[in-house]
Amino acid sequence: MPYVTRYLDDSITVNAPAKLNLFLHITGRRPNGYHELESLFAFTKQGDKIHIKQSDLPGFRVEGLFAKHLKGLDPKENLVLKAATILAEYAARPLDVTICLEKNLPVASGIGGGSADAAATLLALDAFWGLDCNKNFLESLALQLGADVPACLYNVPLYVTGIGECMAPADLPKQYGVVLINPGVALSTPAVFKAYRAQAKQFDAPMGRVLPKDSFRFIEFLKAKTHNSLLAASKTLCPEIVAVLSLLKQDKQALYVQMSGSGATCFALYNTQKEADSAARRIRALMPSWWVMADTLSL
Ligand SMILES: C[C@@](CO)(OP(=O)(O)O)[C@H](O)COP(=O)(O)OP(=O)(O)OC[C@H]1O[C@@H](n2ccc(N)nc2=O)[C@H](O)[C@@H]1O
Ligand SMILES: Nc1ncnc2c1ncn2[C@@H]1O[C@H](COP(=O)(O)OP(=O)(O)O)[C@@H](O)[C@H]1O
Repeated sequence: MPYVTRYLDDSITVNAPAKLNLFLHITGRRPNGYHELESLFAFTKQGDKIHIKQSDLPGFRVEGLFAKHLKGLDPKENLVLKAATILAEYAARPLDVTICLEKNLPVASGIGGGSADAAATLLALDAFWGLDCNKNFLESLALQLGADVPACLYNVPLYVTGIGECMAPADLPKQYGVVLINPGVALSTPAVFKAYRAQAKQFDAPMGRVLPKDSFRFIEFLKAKTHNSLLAASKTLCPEIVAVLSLLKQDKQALYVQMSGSGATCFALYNTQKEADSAARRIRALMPSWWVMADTLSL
């Protein structure tokens, strides 16, 4: 579970890191329209943050680099308030808190920022109100908020199937450094799935949870046996992805390059965070308008 920090004044902060799909295969479609996935989820250490404190007047505030990208969204539609409302209803208590979302991750970018915010809000309020909800119950609330939200309750590598609700632990061979790039184009997940349906000829065959334990073999496995089935659809909606992937692939130290989720964020894995930091500095110098983040994947 993500780290919950409780301060002396009883306020609470929970991290809401970025989710990466190291691979994303689409294995079918349910009658309700949702797609069945097979994916390896991994999480960065940094990302958004949720701060909660007691207040007689309930409030919600958004700060941070990407706060302005949520300005047009009715606060009631924000996944943070949706998560808070759903848990308050269950606990039959008023929403007697002020919530601040520190929005550091780009919006609609394939790295599940909104999902991470929703999961972090559930965990923060569960701790703040001392509810001690069991994990299956929190997962069921999370799934009502979005397919990616249950996994974001854990923030450790997970082998994910179903529409996102079936999760099994997945060991990464080591603590990889990672560079994330978003070219500044928001991509709507439903629009990408729609474009995928127009283009895709057949679903992927399920592979099963077969992850090499040794780093060299793991990277070879990712390169040779996996892909992101939404990539072609995302590229048609956001051609900038081609340039992002090409720049990431030019770096000889990059071990593995892929797009996350429905895009447009792409990432490269590195042996160390130091290598990722250097790559991020080079890319920022070349493409100052792109969002570039270097970090380490959680184990
Ligand atoms: C594609 C993925 C891969 O991890 O990530 P993102 O690109 O959003 O980060 C996720 O499955 C996204 O999960 P999430 O963003 O929570 O999806 P939801 O809000 O539940 O659904 C948004 C829309 O995406 C489509 N959708 C989502 C998940 C899924 N398994 N099948 C789908 O078809 C549906 O059209 C749905 O209406
Ligand atoms: N806290 C939030 N952060 C980001 N997006 C949010 C949030 N709450 C609601 N949304 C809505 O959810 C949509 C998907 O957001 P996001 O989770 O960032 O996408 P993705 O999973 O593709 O990275 C946004 O377009 C926005 O309208």
